[in-house]
Amino acid sequence: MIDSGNSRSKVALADHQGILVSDIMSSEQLAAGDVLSWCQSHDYAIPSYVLASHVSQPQTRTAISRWAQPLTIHWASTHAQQAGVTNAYQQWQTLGCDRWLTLLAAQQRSQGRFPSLIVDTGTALTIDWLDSHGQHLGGWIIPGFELMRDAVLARAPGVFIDSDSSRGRATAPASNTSDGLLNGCQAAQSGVVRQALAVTAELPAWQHFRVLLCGGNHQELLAVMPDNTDVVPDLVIHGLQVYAEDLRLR
Ligand SMILES: Nc1ncnc2c1ncn2[C@@H]1O[C@H](COP(=O)(O)OP(=O)(O)O)[C@@H](O)[C@H]1O
Ligand SMILES: CC(C)(COP(=O)(O)O)[C@@H](O)C(=O)NCCC(=O)O
Repeated sequence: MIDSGNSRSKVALADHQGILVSDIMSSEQLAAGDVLSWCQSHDYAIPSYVLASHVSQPQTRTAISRWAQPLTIHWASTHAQQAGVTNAYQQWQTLGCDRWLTLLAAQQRSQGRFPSLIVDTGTALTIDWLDSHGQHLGGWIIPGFELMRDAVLARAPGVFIDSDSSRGRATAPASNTSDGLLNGCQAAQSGVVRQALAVTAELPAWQHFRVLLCGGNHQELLAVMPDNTDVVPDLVIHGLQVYAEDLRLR
């Protein structure tokens, strides 16, 4: 299984019982076909099929198709309805495939017992609401921490980073430019989560929801997360497993 995101790729080998081994690769490694040698380095046979979620540059998809040619490759795609989940988008195809997969994984975890708020902290930070009936209510997209920081650095010549810290502190006012940018971007990431929690508190029948936190920046957000949070960094890969079961891929 491959989760090809906009910053990096997550790969996992799975059989019908679950994930055997997983890893993180750069998009370059993924494009070069390092997955096959990675399988062999773990003493696993070459898989019978590849199931991939892809939201990044088209050339990465072309490169994966090239090295995966001898295998059967399935590209996961967003559906209007699948595995008990109904997409909120009118143009359902335009919801990111990785977001769709997190919804499938959330529904499988809840089994209709509670609503889920999904916070995915990748290149972009996305938030999605899924009610206990599997109805997606929609979501938000904002720049992730690095993207937000880099956007200001790229457009404002007076803003720079000269501190050793690469991460900000959402709780502290800053008295220099570097920390002002880093702390501010971190506060914005935390702030959107707080706002999502405030919106959730107003939703009828959402008294007993759970939060699912995933993605590469999840640790930075732990401090703002409520007690009812489950941290599942590779939720997209879990969604790929649900997708494979739903399509009965063998
Ligand atoms: N070792 C790491 N390498 C790259 N990015 C990392 C690492 N650890 C944390 N990150 C953060 O994780 C983000 C990528 O998260 P990820 O969920 O993989 O995103 P995507 O699915 O968009 O590729 C990066 O923007 C970066 O801020
Ligand atoms: C929002 C995203 C860029 C997130 O990608 P990621 O940060 O996980 O790499 C991706 O899900 C995407 O391209 N979505 C399409 C637009 C949408 O979901 O509405």
